[in-house]
Amino acid sequence: MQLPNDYQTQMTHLLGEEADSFFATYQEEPSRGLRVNSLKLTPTDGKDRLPFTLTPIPWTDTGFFYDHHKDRPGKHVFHAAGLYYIQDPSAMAPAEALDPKPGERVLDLCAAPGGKTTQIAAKMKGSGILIANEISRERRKALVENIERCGVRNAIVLGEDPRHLTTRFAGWFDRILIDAPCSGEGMFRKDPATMERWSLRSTQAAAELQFSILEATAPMLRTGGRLVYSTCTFNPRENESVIHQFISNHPEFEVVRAPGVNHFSPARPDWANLDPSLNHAVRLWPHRLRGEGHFICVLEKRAGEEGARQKPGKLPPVHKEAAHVFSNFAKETLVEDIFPGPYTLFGDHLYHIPDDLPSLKGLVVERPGLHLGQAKRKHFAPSHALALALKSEEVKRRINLSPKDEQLQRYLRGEALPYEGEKGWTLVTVDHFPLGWGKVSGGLLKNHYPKWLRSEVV
Ligand SMILES: C[S@@+](CC[C@H](N)C(=O)[O-])C[C@H]1O[C@@H](n2cnc3c(N)ncnc32)[C@H](O)[C@@H]1O
Repeated sequence: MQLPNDYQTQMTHLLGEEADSFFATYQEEPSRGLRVNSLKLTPTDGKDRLPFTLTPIPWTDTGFFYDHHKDRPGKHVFHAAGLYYIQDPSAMAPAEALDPKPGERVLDLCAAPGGKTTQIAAKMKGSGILIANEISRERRKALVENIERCGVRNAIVLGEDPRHLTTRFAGWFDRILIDAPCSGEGMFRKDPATMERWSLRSTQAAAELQFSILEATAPMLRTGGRLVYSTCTFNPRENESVIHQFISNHPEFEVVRAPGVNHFSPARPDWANLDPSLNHAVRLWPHRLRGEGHFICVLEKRAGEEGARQKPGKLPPVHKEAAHVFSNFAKETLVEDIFPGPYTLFGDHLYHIPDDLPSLKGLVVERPGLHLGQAKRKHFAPSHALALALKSEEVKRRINLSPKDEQLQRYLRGEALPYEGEKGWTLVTVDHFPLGWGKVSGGLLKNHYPKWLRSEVV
């Protein structure tokens, strides 16, 4: 791997005696990780059921190393069922530091493709409000797909520049994650394309952007709330220096000790002659642990200006007919009334939304809540997102297949299956984990597995 010359000089200068062992990691393969989705199964269940060789990742309860020479978890049907998320082991650390709880209001500001969003959602256990924001329209698609695949019920996906959110959500969030856009030095080994975009100037530009994102975000945190700033770069300009500049402007913010310190290395304020409290932030080094490069800083807001709390906002009213067709579908298909509303309609698409959400008017809204499906005149077509957000026992009709069943392969290819069951919408599950919808009539299960996902799985 040919590293940029300026980068080699920078790291040699910063690391001194340690530089050789650091550079040696570029001759090694990156470790691979997957995180069991605890919205669907416990990590212990995951270790027992997933047909891969898994070794626990020490800094998270749900993460495991896997052997990519032996196992291809991205291709397995359990991936399509959202049982896990493939994620760099180090990238699992920021959401651990954020430590979100059920019932809280959480913002994941730079969210795509959703590794940390789905990890935060699992920790929130479906309770509270998770706002996942991603400025790039292209990247939002993957974010939505991952949120849906993982069965997240309480996420709203926005597509805003952070500056447009500041006053709307003033003082509103209990926790905020800024997994900032960065020069990506920590990812050169895993994603060499990052190197092509790197230059000393790009690190300076990244630092300026990161500072402006922090400034726009700070007012959205309530007093007593927690903000985690993370990057996947080694550059002190984008890490310690940005935080130093930020806390100099905002004395109400304090750097607190990041959890998992024993596994990680302290930050290096000495590299830029900065505030020693920055020592509480951590660095993840590829020559010191099995993962790529990361920086994590936990900030708490002690006092200061409390933004005006926003009143719940009004979303467009839901046409009675749409609520009615969904209610009929729910009565016919679900065991209990688990989605009692409120709802909102985008076109003819119905969403289940949290009831105390501030107004989203004027913002780029990709998903206002859980996509329930499409209300077409007298009929309701349930969404794939709904299938994946359900538990097998929450539906009246289901067909369970095993991963090796030939019928399952046919279902995943989009074929109809012969089936003499009760008529109506039927959840297709693999080992009792929802995979998608089918509709039974006349001795056939008509296939409603999404076209864009067909034949991805082996
Ligand atoms: C490190 S990535 C996020 C990875 C994500 N948190 C995950 O775990 O999957 C940083 C994200 O910031 C977004 N971004 C780029 N410019 C931005 C800006 N000006 N404001 C906010 N986000 C930005 C990028 O599109 C990118 O998706």
